Amino acid sequence: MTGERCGREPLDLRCYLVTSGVGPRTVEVAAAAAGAGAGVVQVRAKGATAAGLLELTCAVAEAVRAANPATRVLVDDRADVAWAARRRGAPVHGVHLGQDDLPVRAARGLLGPDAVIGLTTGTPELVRAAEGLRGVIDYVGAGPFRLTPTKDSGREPLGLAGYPPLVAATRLPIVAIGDVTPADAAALAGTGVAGVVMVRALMDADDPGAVVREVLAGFC
Ligand SMILES: Cc1ncc(COP(=O)(O)OP(=O)(O)O)c(N)n1
Ligand SMILES: Cc1nc(C(=O)O)sc1CCOP(=O)(O)O
Ligand SMILES: [Mg+2]
Repeated sequence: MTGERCGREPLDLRCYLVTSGVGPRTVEVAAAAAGAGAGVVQVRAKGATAAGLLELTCAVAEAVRAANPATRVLVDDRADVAWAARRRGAPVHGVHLGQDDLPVRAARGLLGPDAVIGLTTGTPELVRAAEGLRGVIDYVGAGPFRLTPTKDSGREPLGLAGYPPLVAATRLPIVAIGDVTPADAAALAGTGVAGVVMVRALMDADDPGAVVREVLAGFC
């Protein structure tokens, strides 16, 4: 397996949910977001055991498929958990990897040519390195847009002005992450990013579906 791949259907990255929590609300918000048109749901549960993440991922994936079979479900960090969920028959489509996770070629080898694989970046150097992985990965996350209490990546905030140079540095689609709200969607869309990624703006929303619709309107 060389790590090269081709021929999968395009990803709708415009509105991308990264979950928090491990309880019923996590599953409910994932389903609501998918039902309203979120193209990707990533299951992120820092501190969960591998077994716990597997159970949560399978529960989220089944609920997402019931709400919207077009929504892709990814696992944060753990290609092994994505593999186990897929082997169990759960509708899980891939993994989002950080810079310190399993190398993307190894994940591609494990998950196969049809899996979706995303990689975290956020600096011009990291985006240029990701461009060299085109054909192995499907998209890159780039952040933080603004500082966020959800995660300290250690990187400088990009702001709106930080995205066009990153977009110009790769043919891979880029998604913006880090304190993104639906009110930011139109301006971020104007920078050339393919979509926006949100944790709190969706997980804490009274009406996650309305948040998704506002984001999608920003990308029209
Ligand atoms: C779409 C997307 N982009 C970036 C990240 C951050 O990933 P990572 O650097 O692995 O950090 P953790 O999320 O694992 O804390 C992401 N999860 N998703
Ligand atoms: C998981 C994550 N990664 C980031 C990065 O910059 O790579 S920012 C982030 C947290 C995003 O959460 P919220 O939408 O609540 O701000
Ligand atoms: Mg990660």
